[in-house]
Amino acid sequence: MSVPVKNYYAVVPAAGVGKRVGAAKPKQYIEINGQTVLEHTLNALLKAQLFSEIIVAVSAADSHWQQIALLQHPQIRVVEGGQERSDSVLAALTVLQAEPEDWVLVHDVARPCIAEKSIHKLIACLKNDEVGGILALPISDTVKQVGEAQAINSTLDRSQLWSAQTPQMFRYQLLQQGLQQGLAQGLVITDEASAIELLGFKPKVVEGLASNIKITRPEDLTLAAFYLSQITEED
Ligand SMILES: Nc1ccn([C@@H]2O[C@H](COP(=O)(O)OP(=O)(O)OP(=O)(O)O)[C@@H](O)[C@H]2O)c(=O)n1
Ligand SMILES: C[C@](O)(CO)[C@H](O)COP(=O)(O)O
Repeated sequence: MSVPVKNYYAVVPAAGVGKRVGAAKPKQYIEINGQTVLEHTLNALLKAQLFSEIIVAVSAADSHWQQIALLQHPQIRVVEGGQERSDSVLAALTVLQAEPEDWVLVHDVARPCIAEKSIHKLIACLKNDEVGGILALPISDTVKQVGEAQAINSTLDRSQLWSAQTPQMFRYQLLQQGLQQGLAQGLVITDEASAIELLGFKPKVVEGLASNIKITRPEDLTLAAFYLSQITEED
């Protein structure tokens, strides 16, 4: 059964500190190829021309966001994020005046190389789904479970393992419910799909691109600069 859709919204958690990149400022405010990471990410979402509104969760602990003119864009609204990524996403959902079945696409600010065609692929694959799903990639490395003293305990069967990316696209009401439930149970929720799984659903995966990296460590900045330089109008 498919459920009618009225709107698509985007939520961009951008309230992290970027500890692992270790730069003087949070990674979303670092410039790559003439724009900040935040601007690259927002421009990619605006280019898709499908969101009624884009909610960006920023940290009140720093003022960098105040220098970003693009945040004044009429389609964009800024909210104060929270302690964890999931708190920031929840804060953004709280200000959204969406219908229960509307779609919300949550996209990390730290993934500026997202291709427009991947956003459209995710939507095309899932728009008739009742729950939603995520962009993801089948794991290509062999995965080890490591214990004390950095000793390998076991090698996992990677044939069923996928690496989760964003955007992650879910129905507004379910996503809010799942995140609230995770919070109430004191769980660490590192992506939206986990929140939906908590409710007993099985979100779908849609194969994304390896170029949709999450800037996590310093070397990812160089890689992101390369991928951003390769993106064309058709992407
Ligand atoms: N309290 C938080 C923590 C993270 N994020 C966002 O969640 C995304 C993924 O998090 P991550 O890559 O871990 O970013 P940071 O938390 O900034 O990085 P680190 O863990 O290295 O500090 C980023 O877009 C980040 O800005 C957020 O909105 N609110
Ligand atoms: C949402 C995510 O990007 C999916 O891979 C990831 O879980 C974010 O994790 P982080 O530790 O907040 O970077």
